[in-house]
Amino acid sequence: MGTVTDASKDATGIAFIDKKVTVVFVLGGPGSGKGTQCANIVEHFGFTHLSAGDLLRAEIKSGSENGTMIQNMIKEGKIVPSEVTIKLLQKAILDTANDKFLIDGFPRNEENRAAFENVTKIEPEFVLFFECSEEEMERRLLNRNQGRDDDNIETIRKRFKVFMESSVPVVEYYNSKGKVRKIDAARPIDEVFDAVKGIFSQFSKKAT
Ligand SMILES: Nc1ncnc2c1ncn2[C@@H]1O[C@H](COP(=O)(O)OP(=O)(O)OP(=O)(O)O)[C@@H](O)[C@H]1O
Ligand SMILES: Nc1ccn([C@@H]2O[C@H](COP(=O)(O)O)[C@@H](O)[C@H]2O)c(=O)n1
Repeated sequence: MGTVTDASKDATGIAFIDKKVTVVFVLGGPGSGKGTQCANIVEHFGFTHLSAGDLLRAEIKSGSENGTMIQNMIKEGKIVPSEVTIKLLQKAILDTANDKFLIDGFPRNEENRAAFENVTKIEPEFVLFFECSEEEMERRLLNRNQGRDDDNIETIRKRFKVFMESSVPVVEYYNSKGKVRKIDAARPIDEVFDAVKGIFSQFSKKAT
């Protein structure tokens, strides 16, 4: 891991990422199966999974001063200001002794994308994009049963709208750079992972 000194900290007190890292962004609609497949990739290819949503939910639980704002944004399916999310991602990358990261559910909009690039100077290796119909995603989210505040039909519809309006343009941006690896995520979990494995074959398998 790179050395972090006071001189390398930015105005918010978070250190710059001065270690060489490989980053794959994992995008797709709510309930398309990003988290499920990230767990498989971690197990088989030794990546560290950073879910932006999980980091934000942990921030609420930690009693942070931003907790109430984050909670309200998540309940409304809105996107939390980039500076908050990027700070959490930067910290997680620096605190982890791995150099391969799956960043799940980020960047969610153009602001997320541009700010991450400006602050971290990290370019993703590629973007793994899970494609799935809203009908199937809605069915999965309503059956998820993890007690999430945003897995109710009213918030789910808002999340779909934000995904179409704000996140799809980010996927299109990376597609124009030839960086998107699209997966048909409507198939059963094992079949989706077979397709994912093909894309990750460039990375060495984790020793078992
Ligand atoms: N291919 C699949 N077929 C059927 N069910 C699936 C599939 N992949 C995931 N699921 C189930 O759908 C639900 C949502 O999956 P998951 O949490 O991985 O989605 P996600 O894209 O990470 O969602 P979010 O963006 O809301 O966090 C979970 O209950 C999971 O077990
Ligand atoms: N870059 C992000 C990612 C997530 N959020 C907020 O968290 C909610 C849940 O995200 P999941 O990826 O776990 O589904 C999401 O609806 C947003 O409210 C965010 O603001 N920015």
